[in-house]
Amino acid sequence: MTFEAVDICKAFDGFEVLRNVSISMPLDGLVGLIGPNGAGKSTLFSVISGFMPPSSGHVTFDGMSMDGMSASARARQGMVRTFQVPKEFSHLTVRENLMAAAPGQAGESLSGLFLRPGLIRQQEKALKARADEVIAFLRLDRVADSSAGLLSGGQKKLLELGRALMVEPRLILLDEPFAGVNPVLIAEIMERIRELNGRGIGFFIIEHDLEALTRLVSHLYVMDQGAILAEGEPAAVLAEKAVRDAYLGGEA
Ligand SMILES: Nc1ncnc2c1ncn2[C@@H]1O[C@H](COP(=O)(O)OP(=O)(O)OP(=O)(O)O)[C@@H](O)[C@H]1O
Repeated sequence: MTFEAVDICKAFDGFEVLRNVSISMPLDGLVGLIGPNGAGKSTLFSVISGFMPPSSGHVTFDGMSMDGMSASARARQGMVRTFQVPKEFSHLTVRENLMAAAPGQAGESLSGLFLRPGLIRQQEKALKARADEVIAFLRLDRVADSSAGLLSGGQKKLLELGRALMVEPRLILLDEPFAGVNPVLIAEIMERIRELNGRGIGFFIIEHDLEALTRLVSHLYVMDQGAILAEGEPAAVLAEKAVRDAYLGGEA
């Protein structure tokens, strides 16, 4: 069971941001993606998660082609992404944010709302139970009924992970889960990721905090100027001269 992106290209107004990027990972793997600012990492996430069409290239998930699928269709198949800047609804509570993240609710359409009120009540009960499970797992109990806008930066990252978990994913793409998060909460987020990975959920993680990332992942990809520069076991990859030159400015 693998996730594969093959020869992904993406251009904005003729400017090539992704040049034949290929990734392959086990669906239950823990894989990192690093690279200097502007290397194309977030664009790669947007393309493989269906938020942006590629100029060319293919994505397969457990042997199934995802080419042309919307982001929500990909999420229903089990692949979901988080964003660098958390996308919570700040006026809703943490629990409401989680409930709103689950896909395919009957109440989403007007016909569902008017024709199937019983079904909606039943779905809402199940959603609330699922949200409460996620809240307990992420230790967000104390803020479950607070407005999401009032959370700390680290708690917002946890909520972002929680919103991904509501989709019951098989593979989560995390965009900078540790950015702006204090060390205690980083350790906690890492622990939750490890626990989820132990249950078979795969992670593909963009992160600038190399120290934290290399403690977490078993395989690392490095991007520079829209292309994959290196991949492999993290310590070996970080020792490569080309990587040090590109990513660390050659000073390491
Ligand atoms: N929607 C867009 N339209 C035009 N150019 C874009 C768009 N999105 C990204 N780019 C450009 O694509 C390049 C790659 O950006 P991207 O955000 O993917 O890099 P990144 O590696 O994630 O960087 P960072 O680590 O700073 O987040 C940059 O030059 C950026 O300006």
